[in-house]
Amino acid sequence: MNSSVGFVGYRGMVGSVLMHRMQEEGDFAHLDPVFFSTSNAGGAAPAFADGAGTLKDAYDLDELAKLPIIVTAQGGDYTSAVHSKLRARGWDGLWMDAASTLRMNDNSIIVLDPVNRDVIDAGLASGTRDFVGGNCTVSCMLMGLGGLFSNGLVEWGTAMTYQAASGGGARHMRELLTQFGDINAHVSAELDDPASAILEIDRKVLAAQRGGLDATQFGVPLAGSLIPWIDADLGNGQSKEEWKAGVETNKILGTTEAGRVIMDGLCVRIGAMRSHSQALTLKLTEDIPVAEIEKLLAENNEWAKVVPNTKEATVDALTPVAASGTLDIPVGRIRKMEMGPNYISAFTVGDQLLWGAAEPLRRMLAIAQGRL
Ligand SMILES: NC(=O)C1=CN([C@@H]2O[C@H](COP(=O)(O)OP(=O)(O)OC[C@H]3O[C@@H](n4cnc5c(N)ncnc54)[C@H](OP(=O)(O)O)[C@@H]3O)[C@@H](O)[C@H]2O)C=CC1
Ligand SMILES: N[C@@H](CC(=O)OP(=O)(O)O)C(=O)O
Repeated sequence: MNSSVGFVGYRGMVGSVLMHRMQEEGDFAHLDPVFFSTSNAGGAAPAFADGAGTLKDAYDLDELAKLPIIVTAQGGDYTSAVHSKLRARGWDGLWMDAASTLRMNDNSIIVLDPVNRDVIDAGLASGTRDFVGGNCTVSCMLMGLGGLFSNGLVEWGTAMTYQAASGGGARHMRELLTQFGDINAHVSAELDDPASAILEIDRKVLAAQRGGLDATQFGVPLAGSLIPWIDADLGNGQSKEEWKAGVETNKILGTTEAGRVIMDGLCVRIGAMRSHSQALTLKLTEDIPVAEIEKLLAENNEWAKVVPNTKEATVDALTPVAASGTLDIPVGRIRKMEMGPNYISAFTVGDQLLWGAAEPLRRMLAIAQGRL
């Protein structure tokens, strides 16, 4: 018999990608979905889920508590409002969540099964009930470079990120595009005239960026610029997004205190749409030839795609445009650095709505149901 699964946040950006992937993979044939809404209880459930009936109230604890599994991409505020109340009344079902709220709790597991299936299986066997998707940047990095991290070959690393607008949410993506359009509109007459002076165009663009663009979501213009700070200020010079790189990497890998991998870096928002990129410097625990490193990465999981370190291959395959909308995680620019034979560079790109958010949750649901 199929198990019932509750879905909260199914129509948001992450939820929509999750629903799309579940339809693509035929997952709905293996479960009876119950859809919840925070805004439209009693409305029609989505058309793709035949016979799902009407939307239930996402704050109705009685309805939620009937379900053995709840999957939420509704957001951290929802998790904070509901999860502890459900647990407090004795609900011991499986909670799968895209939000960061529960990630670092001792009794939760961060799910990224191609990298930490052993941690997930051990958690299920020992009664863990909360399974949370990782930070998008961390998940995409570990998918690309899992061959080094999983084999204990990384002593420390820095990740300098180039994160897409989608990380902020749907409205941020729209704002970026509106800004690009407004900038273009400011100089379209000059662009149409091949004889116009580029420095005059540049002056007008800057004037628009400094005064004429709607930056309600990001706070400052992103189009034609960048923002070298993502998420909260921890007060010690580090952003919360940068802090996640270290703590989440180690939690996903299940490292011991002695085996901790030191990870840090700078997180930067750029004007890409939905793929996060990152440039890494890794200090390896041993001097491994580049060809062997590439082999380890390619063999680690079926989605890591090693891109040869040539200009042609890199500009063709190692970009947000190449990676977006696919499950592939291209990883390239792998070479020994001047610092010494144990130091390598790498660059990786991943769709932050797929491996960065929806796909680990979709797979966790399949694992919990014994289908993967
Ligand atoms: N954005 C990202 O890149 C990532 C996000 N996450 C996490 O996932 C969670 C959800 O993020 P995200 O999907 O971006 O959030 P969205 O803002 O896209 O969706 C969240 C909820 O907003 C409500 N909503 C209100 N208006 C609309 C509308 N016009 N269209 C769709 N939904 C609407 C829906 O709830 P209802 O149906 O109840 O009204 C929906 O479930 C967050 O906790 C975030 O931290 C995790 C990884 C990456
Ligand atoms: N902070 C990420 C997106 C995100 O939702 O991350 P997290 O799931 O760790 O809160 C970004 O802005 O790109």
